[in-house]
Amino acid sequence: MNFVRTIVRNMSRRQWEPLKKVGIIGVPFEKGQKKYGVSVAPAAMRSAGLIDHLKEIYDLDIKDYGDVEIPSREDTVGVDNMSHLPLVSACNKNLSDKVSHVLREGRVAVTIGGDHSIGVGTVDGHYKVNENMILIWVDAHADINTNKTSESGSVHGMPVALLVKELSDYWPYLPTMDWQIPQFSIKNLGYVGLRSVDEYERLAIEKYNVPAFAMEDIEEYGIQKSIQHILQRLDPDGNKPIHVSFDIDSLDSIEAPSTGTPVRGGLTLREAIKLMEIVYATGRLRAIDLVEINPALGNDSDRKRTIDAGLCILKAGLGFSRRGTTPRGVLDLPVQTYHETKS
Ligand SMILES: NC(=[NH2+])NCCC[C@H](N)C(=O)O
Repeated sequence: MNFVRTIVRNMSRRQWEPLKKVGIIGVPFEKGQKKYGVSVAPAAMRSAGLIDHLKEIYDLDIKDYGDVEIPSREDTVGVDNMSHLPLVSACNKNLSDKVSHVLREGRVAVTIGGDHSIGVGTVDGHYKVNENMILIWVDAHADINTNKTSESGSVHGMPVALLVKELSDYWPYLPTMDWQIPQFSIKNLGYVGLRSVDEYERLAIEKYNVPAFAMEDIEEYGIQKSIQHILQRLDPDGNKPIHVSFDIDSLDSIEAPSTGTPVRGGLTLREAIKLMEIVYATGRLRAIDLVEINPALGNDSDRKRTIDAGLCILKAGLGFSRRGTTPRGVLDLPVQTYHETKS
């Protein structure tokens, strides 16, 4: 019986190939948090040679869609403990349409934020095109607060809670957000890199049994097994489009100091690159967000290191590889694993 099922499954399985076309969207938006500067990131990434860097990837067709229109003033009333909701909402509405458009043109949607509140627009826009998408949230933080649980009132700590249908009852009515209906299921979400999770956020993650690979887990299992486990959990048949929402603060703050809410003890750049390479290799990566780079924070060297890290991550997710250019080691002796040494 199992044999028959495997054959049927293989027959219905679509063959996935990495898309060789990409669309860049800039989102110069920073009202989802309180520090000045994260809105400058799209311009800073472009002037650091974003497009030229991506051109290093063999056969990649790149189209820059420019920046999403950002409303300048708020003329509607907001919501308690949710700073600048009308602005966040208006920006995300435009962004959602843009992401859907880029995906419908057959391109990987690469969105450069902006703070992480823009994840509402990117995921909403992606979901409208691929209802079966899965979402990997790479971040030091879980960003799953509501306005009732948030200690900061900043919407960049709330996008996941806004997106998932399972939490929709925990929100009051949100004026200006009528365009966004939470339809994405929390069952299709996984986390990598967590190390600063608020009390209620942890409750939500545990209640819904979200696969969450915190830094301790990555330390224990390694980045490769961690991401493979999440992909396998969310999509055992390997048949669903993938969205990676990458917050630069998932990296250790030595690797990426220019960010608004840095936390030590994070991913190394090498681990982040490996993660992106693994997701790329599935052939199913359809959207990447790169958020929370704040070029106004730190000195020149901090700024440069953070932007460079962002470029490396995007390139890895879009197929850049030095494989074949460097001599590689070969394991020709048996290696004891960590678990073997423990017992
Ligand atoms: N995307 C981020 N950098 N989020 C930081 C969130 C920090 C904190 N948990 C909050 O809700 O305010």
